Amino acid sequence: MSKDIKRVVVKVGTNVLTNKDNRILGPVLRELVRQIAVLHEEDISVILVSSGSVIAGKEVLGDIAIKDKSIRRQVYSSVGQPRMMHHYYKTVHDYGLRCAQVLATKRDFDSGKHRDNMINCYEGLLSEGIIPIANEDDAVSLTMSMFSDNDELASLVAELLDADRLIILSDTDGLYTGHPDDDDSEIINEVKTHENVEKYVQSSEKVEGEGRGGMASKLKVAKGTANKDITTYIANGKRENVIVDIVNDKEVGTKFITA
Ligand SMILES: Nc1ncnc2c1ncn2[C@@H]1O[C@H](COP(=O)(O)OP(=O)(O)O)[C@@H](O)[C@H]1O
Ligand SMILES: N[C@@H](CCC(=O)OP(=O)(O)O)C(=O)O
Repeated sequence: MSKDIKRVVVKVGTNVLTNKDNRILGPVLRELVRQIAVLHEEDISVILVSSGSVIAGKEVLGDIAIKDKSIRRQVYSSVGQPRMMHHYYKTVHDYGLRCAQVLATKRDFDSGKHRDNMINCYEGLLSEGIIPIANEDDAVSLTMSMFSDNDELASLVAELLDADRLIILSDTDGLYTGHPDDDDSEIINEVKTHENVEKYVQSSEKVEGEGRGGMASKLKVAKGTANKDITTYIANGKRENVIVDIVNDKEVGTKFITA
């Protein structure tokens, strides 16, 4: 393992944690936790930013009568978040580790007291060897206090904690020169932050709960974080050993570095 890596923020998107029928995938979650345990043994702390609460709520509640989009998100996430944590808590415990839930809204990153509180909470958990599992507090974050998506939350956490790497795990192997399913598209291994790669972004047809981000927002976040000297990756969360391989500097996914 690279000796200069001590802290890694890993963000895992809804699409990684679910199958095409929007059901939570236990084996994927387990493989993520296994890798966190491998890094833990090497004294590398992982802060996990996990999406999935809305889809986990939908899996339980199915269709609901509420029409208002914001209230639907509040209801689904409130039911789904403890469900996600139940999965994580059990799996992390199976690996002999401990985890904690840290929910936040954008206001918690405002400079001053809010930000200091956030730092104290994360640093406290990390100092006890506890794995923080973060998500947006979707039950209370509305309009002004909302993150654009969890990619933004992950980036803010990486900056807050002075992380050595940010790894954004999605359902694609990285950034492609076109649609990932097109035969002509090629993966881009490395992006320098001044390069115009936004032209490669394809439109998406996601429905409610299947994540908020999209590739455009991922690129913005990846470039912004890399510009703060935190090397950032977009990689496939369903690929075995992906986090450990990235920490070992293997050529995996798309790496974003400052020019
Ligand atoms: N040029 C591109 N290269 C790779 N993926 C792309 C590209 N353009 C659009 N995408 C889409 O971006 C999606 C990943 O972003 P997103 O849906 O936000 O994932 P997540 O739920 O993991 O946050 C992929 O499923 C892929 O179809
Ligand atoms: N906070 C929401 C996810 C929002 C989000 O950014 O989703 P994604 O684009 O899949 O990372 C949830 O837990 O369902």
